[in-house]
Amino acid sequence: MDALKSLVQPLVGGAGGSSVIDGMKLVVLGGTVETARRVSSSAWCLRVSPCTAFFLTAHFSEEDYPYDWLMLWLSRRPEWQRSREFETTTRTTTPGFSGSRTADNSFCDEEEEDDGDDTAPGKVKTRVVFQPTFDTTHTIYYKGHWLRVRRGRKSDGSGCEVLSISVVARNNSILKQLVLQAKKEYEAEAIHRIQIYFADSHGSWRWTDSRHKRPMSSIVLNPGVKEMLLNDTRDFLKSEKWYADRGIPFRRGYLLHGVPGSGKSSLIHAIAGELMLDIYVVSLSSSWISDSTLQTLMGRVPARCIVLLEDLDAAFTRSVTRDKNSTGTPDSSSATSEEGNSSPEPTSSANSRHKRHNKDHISDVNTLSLSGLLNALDGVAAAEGRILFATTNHLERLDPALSRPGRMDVWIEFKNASKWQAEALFRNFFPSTEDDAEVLEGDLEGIDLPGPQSPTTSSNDSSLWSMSPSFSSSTSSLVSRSTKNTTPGSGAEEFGAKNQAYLPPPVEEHIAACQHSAKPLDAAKLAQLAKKFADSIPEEEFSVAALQGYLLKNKSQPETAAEEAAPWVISERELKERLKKEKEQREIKEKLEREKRRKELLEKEKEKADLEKKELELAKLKLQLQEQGTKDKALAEKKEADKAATSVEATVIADANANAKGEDTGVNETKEELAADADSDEENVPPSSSTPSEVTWVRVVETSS
Ligand SMILES: Nc1ncnc2c1ncn2[C@@H]1O[C@H](COP(=O)(O)OP(=O)(O)OP(=O)(O)O)[C@@H](O)[C@H]1O
Repeated sequence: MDALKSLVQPLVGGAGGSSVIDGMKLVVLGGTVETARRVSSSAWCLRVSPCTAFFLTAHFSEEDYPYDWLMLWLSRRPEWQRSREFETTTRTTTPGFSGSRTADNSFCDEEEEDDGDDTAPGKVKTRVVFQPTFDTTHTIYYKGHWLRVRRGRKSDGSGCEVLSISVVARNNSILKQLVLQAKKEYEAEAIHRIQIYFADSHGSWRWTDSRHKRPMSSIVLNPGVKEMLLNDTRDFLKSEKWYADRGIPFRRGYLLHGVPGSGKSSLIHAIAGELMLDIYVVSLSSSWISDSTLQTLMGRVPARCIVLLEDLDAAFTRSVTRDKNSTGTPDSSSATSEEGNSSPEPTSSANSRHKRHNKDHISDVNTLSLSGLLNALDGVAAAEGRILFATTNHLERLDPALSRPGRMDVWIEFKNASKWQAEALFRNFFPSTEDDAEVLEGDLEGIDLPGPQSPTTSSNDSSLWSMSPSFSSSTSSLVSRSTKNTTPGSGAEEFGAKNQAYLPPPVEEHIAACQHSAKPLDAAKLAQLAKKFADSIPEEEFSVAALQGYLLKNKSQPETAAEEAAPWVISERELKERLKKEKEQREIKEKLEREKRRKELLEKEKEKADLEKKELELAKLKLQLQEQGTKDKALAEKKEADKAATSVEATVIADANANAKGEDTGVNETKEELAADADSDEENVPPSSSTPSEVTWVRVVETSS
């Protein structure tokens, strides 16, 4: 205690110190204490959350594009090789690049790598990539800064992934640089592909698919159509100022209408590839589509893109069928299935997100109105710079307001295949020796083969592009395989190569038909076969998709394809006829059944009505009887009462008369006695014997009762 006193004493001064010095000492003491408090509190803050004290932190939600850019960038960082904690994944961050992307730090089976045969059919190289683990902080060196990277989940219960990147810096320019670099790298990967986004029920765009660009040359349309459309769209994209100067909204719409399978969607994909634009698809027949959702979606499309409104005619019918007889009545079952089908099953990283977001929020509001659609297309909130494509199979069903210029500036009709198209399709399908050079230049690069995938399906044949994203082919492999496979029979040599004693039997015809590459034809032969094929195809009777289906069946046999086109047409017609008849019969049967059911229903209703009528009558009768009974009873009671009253009065009168005559009746006589007397009097005394005075009395009493 003495020690403490001696310590404080010099500070507060002795009893003899001046008051000014004392005050100064107190100020110094207070200041020291406060400084100590602040220093200790800062040190505590620093210890608890150093990030908030010195770091600049950016958060990237998986719902937004930068997340994907950064995940790709991160997966390529060599730091992950040295990291003591990382995640390995075969899932690609870049949409649609599964197996094809080689990140710096990715790896695969060495044997697989040495093999070097990228062309092996159905063989997918699985590369493993390092990625940041969840809830662990990683440090990466970037442009003179140490970045702290952390992957976590949002705390709002949505389960949404968030990537947080912190850096010690005075401003956020380093983070901006990082995002831009990640974007650039991402886009460099995406240059040969188009990204497809589908609208979801939250009013957001979800990345769904990535496809190889489809070459324009693979689209077979009447001369000039493709060129006109491509030039028009190119011209539009260059004319922003022109539109602005004239105060015209910078938007352009194209309406592609016509028969199914004629190339509407294919053309849009090819144009998107040419213009390097992504496609944003809304299916207007989706069950959850409403005015507000569509408005939100249209407000969220990027400045340069293609918006595709599929099945414009189905916008207000909600029917999933494209049947001409579609009534437009809301169909709950179709609505449910539509939910599942409205957007193709997404793959890769978007898959899990898509499912998670849809799982707990699937609305079935379906309240799209015409005015809502028009507003979304060209209302104030509608994005500028977008190219709108709308497709329909039933132009006649469209409201004129929808298809007026300004909304749909260019209309293109798609018909069934002409002879010209048939020939061009044939030429596209089968390789020619003269085309090889062109082919090598990459005209067919990235053409996807139509599904379904089978072990025997090669990804390298010359073929038209299809909707299946899982097949890809490269030009060089196409040519090399074409030359490798000579005749159908040559395959047999491979299979029986080790046999010494017996030669292999000839390859059966149907097996040969399954070969997947045709021998390149010389130009003259190709021209002759293509003509033969086109001659057999009737003008505008079959869709291009149908012809493509036929050619696919004979894709290794151009001769057969040309020879058998005429019988195929006949068999197709027969098939169509048969299907038509079956449909008619089915319709007649259904109509008869409907009629029968209607009659039965009418009969039942009639019986029911008769029964009800009878019951009603019965009830009425009962009521009448009841009323009658009540009346009778009341009447009887009344009669009884009247009778009693009359007899009492009569007795009284008789008594009065008797009194008047001087007779003594006695005061204690009972009512019964009086009544009995009255009765007997009534019976015994004839009315004629009544005196005039008695009659007068009775009448007076009756009137009053
Ligand atoms: N004109 C065409 N040129 C090349 N291929 C075509 C053409 N028309 C159709 N096809 C082929 O037929 C298939 C279906 O074509 P697509 O989906 O583009 O037709 P669509 O008119 O959009 O049909 P729908 O109206 O039913 O959506 C595709 O595999 C495509 O390659």
